[in-house]
Amino acid sequence: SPNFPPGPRPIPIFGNLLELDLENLCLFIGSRPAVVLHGFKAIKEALVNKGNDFSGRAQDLMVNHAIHPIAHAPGVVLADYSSSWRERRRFGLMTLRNYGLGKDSMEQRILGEVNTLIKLMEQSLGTSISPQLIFHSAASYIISQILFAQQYDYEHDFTKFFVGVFLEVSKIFNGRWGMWIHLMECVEVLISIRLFCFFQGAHEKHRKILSENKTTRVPQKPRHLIDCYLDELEKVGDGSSFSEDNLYSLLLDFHFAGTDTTANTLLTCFLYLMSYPEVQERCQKEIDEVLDGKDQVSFEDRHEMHYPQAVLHEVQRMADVAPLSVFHKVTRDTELMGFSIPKGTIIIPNLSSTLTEDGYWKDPHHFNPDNFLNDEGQFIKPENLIPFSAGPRTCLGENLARMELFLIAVTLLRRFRFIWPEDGGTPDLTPQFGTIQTPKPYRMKVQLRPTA
Ligand code: HEM
Repeated sequence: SPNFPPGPRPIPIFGNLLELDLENLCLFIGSRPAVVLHGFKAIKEALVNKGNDFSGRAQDLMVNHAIHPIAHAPGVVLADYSSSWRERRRFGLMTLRNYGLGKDSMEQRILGEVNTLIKLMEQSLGTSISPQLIFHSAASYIISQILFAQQYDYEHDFTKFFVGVFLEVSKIFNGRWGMWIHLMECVEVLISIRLFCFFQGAHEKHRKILSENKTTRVPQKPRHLIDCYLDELEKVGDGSSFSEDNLYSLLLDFHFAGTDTTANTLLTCFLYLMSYPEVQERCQKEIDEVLDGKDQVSFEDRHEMHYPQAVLHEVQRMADVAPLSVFHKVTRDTELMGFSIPKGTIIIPNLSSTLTEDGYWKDPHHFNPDNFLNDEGQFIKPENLIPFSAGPRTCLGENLARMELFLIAVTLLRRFRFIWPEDGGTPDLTPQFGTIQTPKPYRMKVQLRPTA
């Protein structure tokens, strides 16, 4: 297009990825044109103000071939912008929202799982532990509770299988090389086959769960997402995108999207809390005050916990878990900031670019919870913190993820002190670059707090 945004000259196969500098607006991924959205203004204009034009998903990237062995049932994350995607997305949001009050509520399920974490940490008091598997298992367990009320513990093959698959898949996509394989046609086939095998295994496990649940379910009395879906399947007529195959894709989407992201944010959280002990202590002081006399924290308590809330948001800014979001695609010929963007162009929202952008933050380049506090010490959330992206495709697990981060961090901080082990070297706070970023592996020492 004569008015396409500027960028380096593409070369065959690699496109211009070798010159990847994410400030450039235009890229070629192999032979496919792509545009990087840099900064909050560009991202908001595209994903929010022009949401209808910018909310597609490419259907021919490697990940499409690999992630859904059931190609005609694309789930939510990778489905193109269409009425059937909207139908499934709405179902997912409604189901998450309808987890009401009482012992089955989302909040109680999360708090139940924090007890498992507490027990594990109590068993390792005084020694140093690697938190990676623990947080991944906890996040996988919580989302599985919501999807199908999973009862297996962390040592069960089922939990180990999923956590193993998610960690393995993340490894494939991580590192600079990971970015490229995500995008280049030449190695796609090999990697696709490997991923395909992983996901085929995941579908099989979900299929087994579905058949077990079918026999125990009571229609109209849903216990979890699978039951809600089966109720819906009975109601909908022809032309609906609800099918058992689509259910497997949905389960995989939610299970995957809800595990690695949340676990890596928690890992970042505890890494920073150990590296900044004075921040940890100030959080604990405020948590003790607000929860004085209460058995357990509730999500509502966040409105009174200004400092811990500021810390958790600052952690999300530092974690930068999904630096390039999930790629979008332009659904029709359109314009952005005076440039023409042809239909089919891949859109890469550079969410990282908003995190240190000039003019938006008090202290953009350091870990500083003041970025989220006003002069009176009250929590404020600037509109340009968008770790969950924005617009019609914004993360549909945002509320669940926020609840998990808050309830888990506050409960653990109330009970334990987290200390960087003496033999742990100097903390390295730089995340490992990847589709989903993760902190470098580290160990932590856990002590009971005197007040616990
Ligand atoms: C800290 C945790 C999380 C972060 C940082 C995060 C971030 C994101 C981002 C950046 C996207 C892409 C949005 C876009 O395309 O513009 C996304 C999509 C999505 N996320 Fe999350 N996410 C988190 C947790 C979760 C959880 C717990 C769930 C579980 C339900 C979830 C489910 C989804 C789904 C289904 C989508 C696809 C939405 C669509 O394409 O319509 N996420 N998330």
